[in-house]
Amino acid sequence: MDTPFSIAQWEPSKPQEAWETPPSESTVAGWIRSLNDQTTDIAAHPYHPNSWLDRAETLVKLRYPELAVGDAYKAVMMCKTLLTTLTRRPWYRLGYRTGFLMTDRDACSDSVAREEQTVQKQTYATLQKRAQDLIHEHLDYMPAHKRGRVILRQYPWIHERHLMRSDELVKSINRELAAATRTMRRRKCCVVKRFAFGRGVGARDGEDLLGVFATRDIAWGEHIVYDKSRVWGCNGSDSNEPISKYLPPDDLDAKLQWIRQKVGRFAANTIVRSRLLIRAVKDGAQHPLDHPLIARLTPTYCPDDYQSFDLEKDIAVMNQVLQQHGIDIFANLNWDTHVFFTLKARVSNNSWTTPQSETINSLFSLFNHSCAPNMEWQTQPDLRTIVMKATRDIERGEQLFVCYDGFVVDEPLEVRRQTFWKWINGPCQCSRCVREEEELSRSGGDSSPTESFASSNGEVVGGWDTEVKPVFPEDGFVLENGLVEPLD
Ligand SMILES: C[S@@+](CC[C@H](N)C(=O)[O-])C[C@H]1O[C@@H](n2cnc3c(N)ncnc32)[C@H](O)[C@@H]1O
Repeated sequence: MDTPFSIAQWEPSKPQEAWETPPSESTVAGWIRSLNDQTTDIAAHPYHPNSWLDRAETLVKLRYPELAVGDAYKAVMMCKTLLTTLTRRPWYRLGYRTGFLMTDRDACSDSVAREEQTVQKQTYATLQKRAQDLIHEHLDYMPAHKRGRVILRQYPWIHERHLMRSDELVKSINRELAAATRTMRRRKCCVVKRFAFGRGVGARDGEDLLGVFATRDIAWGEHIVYDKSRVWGCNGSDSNEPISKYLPPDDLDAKLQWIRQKVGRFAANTIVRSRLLIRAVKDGAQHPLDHPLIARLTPTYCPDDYQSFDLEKDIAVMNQVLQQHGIDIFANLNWDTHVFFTLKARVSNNSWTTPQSETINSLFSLFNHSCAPNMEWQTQPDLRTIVMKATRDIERGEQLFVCYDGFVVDEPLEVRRQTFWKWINGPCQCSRCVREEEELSRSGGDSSPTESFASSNGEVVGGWDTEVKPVFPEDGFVLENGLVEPLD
């Protein structure tokens, strides 16, 4: 857990059921203190299975079953290793709470030490059983799946720097956008800016709601961005075939084949998340959430939406990928289980899928949605590249919008709203929805525009792809040299 947190910030992944008696504040405060102490203990003694199991039990009390399972899984891994090494010569024993295994040469000849080995074996076998029971208790076992259910939320201990995109990151995204336009031999035509839907709408009072804006007039039909993904996954047709017959093999391709074999036919999402973690390791990120490809992705947490978590896909594979790439998953807490689930929430809000594949295009993922978009996105046969093109003449200063799901664009407001809720977690703020909502409320429908579109200061906002565009003082275009060019 990255930083200490207060009871007010506590929002469990497994909410309290109506029939359960809520714990008292002092009880929760005690659990939070235990969590912090046990995390400190793990950092000091990362190879002691008991430390992980203790924390798993606290995480159960704090109602984070996915993280409890993650910690118990590590305890099981460690017990298995210890039990194997204990029965082999030369014998090993765990330096008492020192966090390393030592060869116990004396023990080979000493019958007292042999006895000690037996006691240790029993201890680890009991620990392993307790950890396995905890895992079983929080998963619904089916023949082929080991899954539980949670409502994913932002964990309260996440570092402040991982909750907001830095200015440095926004600048580097703008350099990438410029390069992606140059690839098409075009003049740079758009930048990413903050306050995409105005002040008060979105994260951090709007400051962390990014959107892409035209920096010059763009003609109807003009191709503006060529976005080739670095992170993609493919289901393929058979787990023994290469990850995809559609894609040229790259250095990771063959090496990730095992994920398909391990998790089965629908492996694309697991492969995408694995690739993101591998990119972060290979690029030398200290913490995966610092890596620019991950740091830029926003999650959407829907408070009423239960989703399943899977022992193999969400925990075991991620740990194995990290171990293969040299991360000590016990000692380096930057790569802890909660980071896997944070990544999962970010990927699900930003990827696009086909029956065969799942892809994150790191520029495309910065475009906001409109039910009356001015851009079209075309996927290419490699299932990795997106080309974006204007669907009408666009003026300098307009926000560039895509439609997240073209299949529902002709549906009525309510259907569109339900469809887009999973990405937006609120009503769509596009001009078409604003207009239709106003029409509905005028004709006596039950929609209430003030409720849906009120900003934090109570002002009604929305409809930023309308003809009249408000201009804020900070509304300037960030140039490649980092300077800001104000709007006319
Ligand atoms: C794929 S991201 C788009 C880029 C995002 N605005 C950002 O700051 O990184 C999707 C998120 O953008 C916001 N968003 C996109 N379209 C929106 C819309 N029409 N109305 C309200 N929020 C929108 C929602 O927060 C959504 O979860």
